[in-house]
Amino acid sequence: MPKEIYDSYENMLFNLDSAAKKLGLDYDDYLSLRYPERELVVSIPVVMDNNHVEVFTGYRVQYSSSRGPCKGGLRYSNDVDINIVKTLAALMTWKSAVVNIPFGGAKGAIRCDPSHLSREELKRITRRYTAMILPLIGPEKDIPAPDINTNDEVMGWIMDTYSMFKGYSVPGVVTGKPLEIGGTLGRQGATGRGVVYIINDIAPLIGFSLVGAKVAIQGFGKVGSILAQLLAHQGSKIIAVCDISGGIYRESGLDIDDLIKYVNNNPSKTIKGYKSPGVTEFPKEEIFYFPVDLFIPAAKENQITASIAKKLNTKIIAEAANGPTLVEADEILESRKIIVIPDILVSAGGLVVSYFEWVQNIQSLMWDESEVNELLMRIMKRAFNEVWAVHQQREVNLRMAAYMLAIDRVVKAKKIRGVFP
Ligand SMILES: NC(=O)c1ccc[n+]([C@@H]2O[C@H](COP(=O)([O-])OP(=O)(O)OC[C@H]3O[C@@H](n4cnc5c(N)ncnc54)[C@H](O)[C@@H]3O)[C@@H](O)[C@H]2O)c1
Repeated sequence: MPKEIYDSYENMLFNLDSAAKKLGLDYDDYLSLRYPERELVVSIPVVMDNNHVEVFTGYRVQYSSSRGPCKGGLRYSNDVDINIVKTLAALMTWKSAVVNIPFGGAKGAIRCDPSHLSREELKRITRRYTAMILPLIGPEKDIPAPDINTNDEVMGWIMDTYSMFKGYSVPGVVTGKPLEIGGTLGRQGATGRGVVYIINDIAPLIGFSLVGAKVAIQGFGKVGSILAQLLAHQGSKIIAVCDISGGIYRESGLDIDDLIKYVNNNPSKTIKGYKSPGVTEFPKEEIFYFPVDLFIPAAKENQITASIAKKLNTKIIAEAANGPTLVEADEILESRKIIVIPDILVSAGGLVVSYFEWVQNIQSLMWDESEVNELLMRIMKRAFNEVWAVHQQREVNLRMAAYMLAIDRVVKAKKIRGVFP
């Protein structure tokens, strides 16, 4: 029984070490995977709208480039530090390896609360941050993408800032950009779509059907809202959702299309104030306790603790968020026979379509949306089948199977390249 681990990096290391042990790896072969390759902390002075200067802290961590350029999102939140950025960068490394695309892993963040910043302030923060991490990023080095509280517009500012320094347009420096400047069709919603593809893959193997399934979702942002919509369109009943502002419930299932329209028009971009017949409100912390068939964390890391794992009333958890489940919770969920589809597999859709965007950028090509979606489905299915095979052959849970697949691939790449010098 592992000790209670609340440190997200320790949590990730526990999974890494366990997978390495199961794979029978030599410590020398995987030791360097316990450390990020590079960590940068920057101070970002910005002239605010009131003409005073404020200084924000930014991070960029490149965890591994063994399998290709580093790749990972950029997050704006007051709730970040170097530790969480390191963890998320490691998870990106494993995620790229699980879906077997030629990227390493990275993550970035700026400690700020975007809900208290004007658009112009956000733009200045983004541009200065980009300038400060400029030596580290680029299409061959490290390619940021949207994450919590960042979007295509922010990616556009990064692309422009980088391009101004270079003196020519470099669309491949970021993914998740607006279409007009080299974004790809199908990127928005790709993570949610990938989650639904994987649930459809696993369903027949575990005797589960999405039609009529009761679902609760934590987080109603870029990922949570789209997957809610796709699941509802497939016949699931989304009975409860919550975001930072609170939760809403309807026994017969929420009208997700209507809710998305409401959130998009709500200045706070939250579900706060949503009214519809039969809909009741609840405190967001209660999202875990509804009796459902499928629970989807789609908000942030470290949400499913041991005490929550004891009370969760679901058959399946699909981890759309990165790192939502703590190690000690994993053990409890396993003993309760709750199936956990791990983040590094199920939430890889955005990463895969980011890869397509990068490929289109460096080849100056533009793919159809159907091409993007078909190839996404194929890559997600391949990854699912590979994880499922390890799960069956090695008799390990799906998280361990995904980690084993990923670590094996990264270690092989490292061994082929050797330790420099
Ligand atoms: N954007 C992507 O392509 C992508 C890809 C893979 C994984 N992820 C992960 O998915 C998660 C969500 O990312 P996103 O891009 O949708 O971000 P987002 O900023 O668009 O949405 C985040 C949502 O979570 C809600 N939230 C935040 N704190 C909460 C709390 N304490 N309780 C309940 N709800 C809370 C917010 O209100 C919002 O609805 C993150 O863990 C992110 O790392 C995102």
